[in-house]
Amino acid sequence: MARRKIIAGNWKMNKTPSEAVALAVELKPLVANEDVDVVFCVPAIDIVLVAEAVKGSSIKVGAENMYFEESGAYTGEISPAMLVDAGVKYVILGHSERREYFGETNEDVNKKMLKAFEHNITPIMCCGETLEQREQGVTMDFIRQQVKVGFQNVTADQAKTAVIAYEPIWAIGTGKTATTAQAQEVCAGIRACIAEVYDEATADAIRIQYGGSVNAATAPELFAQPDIDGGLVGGASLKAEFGKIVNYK
Ligand SMILES: O=C[C@H](O)COP(=O)(O)O
Repeated sequence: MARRKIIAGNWKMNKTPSEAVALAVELKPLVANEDVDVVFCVPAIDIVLVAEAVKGSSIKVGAENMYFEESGAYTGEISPAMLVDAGVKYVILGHSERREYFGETNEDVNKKMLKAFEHNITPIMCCGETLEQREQGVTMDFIRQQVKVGFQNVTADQAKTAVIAYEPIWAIGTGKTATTAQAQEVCAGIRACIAEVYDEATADAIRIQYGGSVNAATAPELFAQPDIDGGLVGGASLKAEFGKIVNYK
């Protein structure tokens, strides 16, 4: 099956509202590519303005996190309905930075996944091993657990629309991209895990991104791999280089 590529920028905690608008306006013409789904995942406070700035293009806006309750006394959190109303189509869930600094567990990620589907927001669920786990030879065991728990009670039809981002923690923001072979091997392993949990049709439909120091030089080879359906890009998504990454061919 030919899966449509999806290339998302994760702006992380960068860009004030006015800076975000300027960046969105700068990137808008550069990321034009009809063959690729392009998503800007931006800080919550920038969402409304960025959604406005990219109007008239095919760029979609994503959030970097979301809470799993509908509303109520959860000071500081943002609900799925708030994101939908602001124009959000995608949400990054379980990024390693949220797991590491904010204590998010696989169970939290699962609750958020279920909520995102309920509100028709497409989750980009992150998974990935530490350097220690890679050296211990438990990379796939760890990732399979993240994926299996993250997708608990998610139906096959929902899973078919989901995005999984494989991000080896040791490659994030370090300038150390995983080799193409390493990235392809794990993405193929994730697809096999989805086939086991669901079926071949679901595994064939789900999109799996690679993330971790992706840049304009590494993107073409990474995105040409059979099981890599695009990228989740951090640092390079804040620069004009993101246009080159989206137009990697
Ligand atoms: O979500 C994006 C990743 O954490 C990758 O970040 P990076 O491209 O700066 O390494």
